[in-house]
Amino acid sequence: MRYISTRGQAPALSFEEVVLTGLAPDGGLYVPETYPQMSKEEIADLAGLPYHEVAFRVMRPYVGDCIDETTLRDILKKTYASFNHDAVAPLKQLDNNHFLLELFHGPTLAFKDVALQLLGRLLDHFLIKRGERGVIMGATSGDTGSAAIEGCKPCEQVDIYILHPHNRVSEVQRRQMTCVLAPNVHNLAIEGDFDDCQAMVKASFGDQSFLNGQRLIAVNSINWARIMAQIVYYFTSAVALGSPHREVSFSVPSANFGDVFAGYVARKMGLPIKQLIVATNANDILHRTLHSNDFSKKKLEPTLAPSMDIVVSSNFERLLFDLYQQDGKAVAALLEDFQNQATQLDPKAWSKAQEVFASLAVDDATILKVITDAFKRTGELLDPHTATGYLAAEKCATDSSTPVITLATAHPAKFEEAIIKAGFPEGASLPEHMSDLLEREERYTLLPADLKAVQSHLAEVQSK
Ligand SMILES: Cc1ncc(COP(=O)(O)O)c(C=O)c1O
Ligand SMILES: N[C@@H](CCOP(=O)(O)O)C(=O)O
Repeated sequence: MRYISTRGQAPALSFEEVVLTGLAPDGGLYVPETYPQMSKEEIADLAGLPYHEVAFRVMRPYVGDCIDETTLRDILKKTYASFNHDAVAPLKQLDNNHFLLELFHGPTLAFKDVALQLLGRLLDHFLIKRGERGVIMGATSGDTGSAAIEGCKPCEQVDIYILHPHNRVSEVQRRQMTCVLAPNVHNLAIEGDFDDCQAMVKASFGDQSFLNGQRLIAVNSINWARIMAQIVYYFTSAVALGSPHREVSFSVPSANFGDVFAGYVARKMGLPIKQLIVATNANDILHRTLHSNDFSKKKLEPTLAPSMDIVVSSNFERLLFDLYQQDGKAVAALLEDFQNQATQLDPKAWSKAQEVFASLAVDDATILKVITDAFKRTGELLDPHTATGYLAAEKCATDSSTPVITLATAHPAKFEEAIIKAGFPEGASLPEHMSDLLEREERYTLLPADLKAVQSHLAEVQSK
């Protein structure tokens, strides 16, 4: 399997090289040259297998001969043993045809663990094999940061720098990062928003001279391994509901578009997905683009679903590349336009997206109402991100006979403010291993949203 850039101007790489990189040198994201296919029989055979074995069968073609079968199986077994639920991603029935896929049973209580527990191990494997060290630089709106730290902190080959927007993540989210005092973990609180953090990370991949030749590695979903790992739970959950003999739809709380893009890839691989419903908070660019072909930026607004406070959505580029039939030049031109002005997708590309995507934007007041109402109806306390997905599933599903699976992307205990405002004054309790989180010592460095300041800080710490 070779990986090519969505901007069409970078050399193709192997899986190993892609995992150890970030953005392509032309500024694009890596995608597989072609998507592997799974036959109906192969999909049906996934029924009843343990999660790690489904992961092996889904990921094998993407990994190719970069890791031998025994080692890959071993890595996957260890990865998913770190979850607190035997099923890893259990499916709950909410009502007749609406299901909840709980993706928050990993160590940091968000869906990011599914991929980042694996990525940490993959990095360890490749870097040890090569006898190399690497510097990880990641941006977080709250969940990727802790999941990346948790996934990579045992990895002695890396130093990890996570940029989070100062005062714009929840207290639990911040502490899950800043209370990790391991010497190779560095938290940078940036005086800006998530888009500022992500832009600085991407710019650093573009010009790595500040690192004096050290290898820079991505843990955000620009790293293909993140997407690859997230494809798996679309298969496990659809098969549990009768696929490949039955279509299913998914409703996905979305922002950087990595999670729902993994669903799109599962569909391209042969999983019979009818609809992919994209749910956003008030930062509604994905909804405006998919619904009305309005691909224009608006100012980023802080919301009660802070992890989805994103305007410039990385993985939308991977979708565009597919919709534009792998025309990297056209994708690059569209994205350049987008940086400068309001723009639109080519009508043919947009109508292809219409065949599978539906969308909804959910404002803060509605998020609170959904949390309250869903609890009354189903007994489930949804986190504010999952609440957007829940409502989108109810509003956008076109066919009442097709089951809809809403992805529960985080545990409610991470978002106390929303849960209290929704009428649950006690909040939701943190699991035992985090019960003293609010008393632990914190460590982070406050920096302006300025690329030179961030890069100088990194260079200084790395030179010690
Ligand atoms: C809890 C939660 N839900 C949903 C999302 C959106 O996922 P994605 O960025 O893959 O679209 C994120 C992060 O972006 C998140 O942390
Ligand atoms: N919501 C994310 C934002 C970063 O997204 P990623 O999937 O590209 O890592 C977060 O919680 O940090």
